[in-house]
Amino acid sequence: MEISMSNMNKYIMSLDQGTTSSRCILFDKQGRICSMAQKEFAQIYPEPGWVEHDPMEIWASQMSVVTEAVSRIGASADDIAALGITNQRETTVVWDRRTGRPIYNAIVWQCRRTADYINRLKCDGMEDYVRKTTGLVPDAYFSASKLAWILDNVEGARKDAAAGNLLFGTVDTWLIWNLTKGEVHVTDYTNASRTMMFDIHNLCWDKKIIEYFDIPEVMLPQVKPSGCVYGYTENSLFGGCIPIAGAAGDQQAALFGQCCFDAGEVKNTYGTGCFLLMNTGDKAVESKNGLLTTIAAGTDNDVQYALEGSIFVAGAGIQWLRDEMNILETSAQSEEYARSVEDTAGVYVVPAFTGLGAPYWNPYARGTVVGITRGCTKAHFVRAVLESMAYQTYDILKIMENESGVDIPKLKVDGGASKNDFLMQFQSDILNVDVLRPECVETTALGAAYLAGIAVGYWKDKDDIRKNWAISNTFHPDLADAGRQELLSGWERAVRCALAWAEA
Ligand SMILES: Nc1ncnc2c1ncn2[C@@H]1O[C@H](COP(=O)(O)OP(=O)(O)O)[C@@H](O)[C@H]1O
Ligand SMILES: O=P(O)(O)OC[C@H](O)CO
Repeated sequence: MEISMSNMNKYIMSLDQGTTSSRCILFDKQGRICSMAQKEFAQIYPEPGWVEHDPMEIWASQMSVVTEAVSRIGASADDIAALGITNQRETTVVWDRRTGRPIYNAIVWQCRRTADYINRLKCDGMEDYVRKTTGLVPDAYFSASKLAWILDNVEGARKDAAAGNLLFGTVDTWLIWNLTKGEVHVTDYTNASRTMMFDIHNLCWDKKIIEYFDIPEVMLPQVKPSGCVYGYTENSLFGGCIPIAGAAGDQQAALFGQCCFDAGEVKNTYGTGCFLLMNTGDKAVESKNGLLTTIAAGTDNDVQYALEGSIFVAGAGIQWLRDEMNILETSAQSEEYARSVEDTAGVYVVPAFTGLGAPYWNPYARGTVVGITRGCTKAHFVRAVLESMAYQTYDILKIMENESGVDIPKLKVDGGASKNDFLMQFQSDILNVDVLRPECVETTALGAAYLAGIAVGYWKDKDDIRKNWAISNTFHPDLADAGRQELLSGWERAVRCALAWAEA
């Protein structure tokens, strides 16, 4: 195998496989974007509350943006020191190792089809065990019940899996397997920690949970640190072998990309969903109020942990206004509408399209709009959807402060919707803290690049990359306390309405 290391100083390639699009970004030593390509792909909704992706389309879209990003600057495999992958987490792919073909569509993290599996698990007295072992609140969000559903519903799947013919993977695993043409079946600690099958304390697949779901261990990938050489891209794909040296779930990658390396450091990523993570160092802090304990990205086996608040619908609400409601032409337009009115005229939107995540964990809640009067316009409605991201973040941040005992005086933000200045100002107003937006909001991809780059020596260590982090904008709070409390109390009532709907 010929591995090009001679001219390895130019770029690190990052593949960012998100919920709605695949991206490829080439970064330089200063963490600057040198080339980027992005492609949206199809969201499949076979039934209300179900969400799927076609794994072949994920792979094809990812490869097409690689080609585009590379050719834009005339780069070749020789120019790329290493490749890092970051991905939508929990989304579950099962494929046949003999053909390389998925046996079912990828079941996406947002999909609620296995809510009953989780009810059963709770009735079977497994809740506490799962909580303690995996750090997660048992929910259909995570991979375990999705994998069990595929094995239960695709004819012959369980038998084939037991015979060692089927492989399970989250999207990182699926991409690495394809990039190495079936040579490497692997995942990293961060992605494994989202499957609800992984013991986050002993760093191994948990036998009791996989037995409970009747999942053959042989189909599970090997688990490694986020920053290490997993394998090399197969020669024909890039015209050279590039080390695949980083993989991390997108939210943990963003935490790394924001240089939140020390306990107490926090970031919030506004993408399809919104995910607030706090690094808790080598302590796996257990939440009593619906936050998750998860593994943070790192480059060795001594893992660090994070506390996470997961919001299922954030930017996806804006995308819904654009694609399903045809209220917007572009996501960015939401800012113009929001600014064209003084407030939402009392309207609240609780975008519980796929249930509510932290801190409520209610899979049956559904989207709810309250407070509509005759004067409500499109602009008020759009503004209410934007504001819902900030309110959901508030709910989580307050719990995180209580549980960690850490005061959060400022919030680092990133992700697609963090480009919205109106939203960032409103976020600062509602939280009453400074909101810091870095120059590079593609922090997820940057985190994966850093992990891969450190693993191959492109960057020396964390200190070497810390100096790349720079603020672009700081949003300072500018709302009187009484106004804030009034808005928040309306939000609390709106959430109660969404939960009441679920009870019925
Ligand atoms: N200016 C904007 N204002 C509000 N939402 C936005 C804006 N730009 C993008 N978004 C939303 O952000 C999301 C895309 O962000 P991204 O970080 O690419 O998400 P993902 O990685 O989940 O695919 C989409 O849901 C989109 O609607
Ligand atoms: O696609 P994103 O960026 O919203 O991230 C999805 C999360 O990883 C789901 O846990």
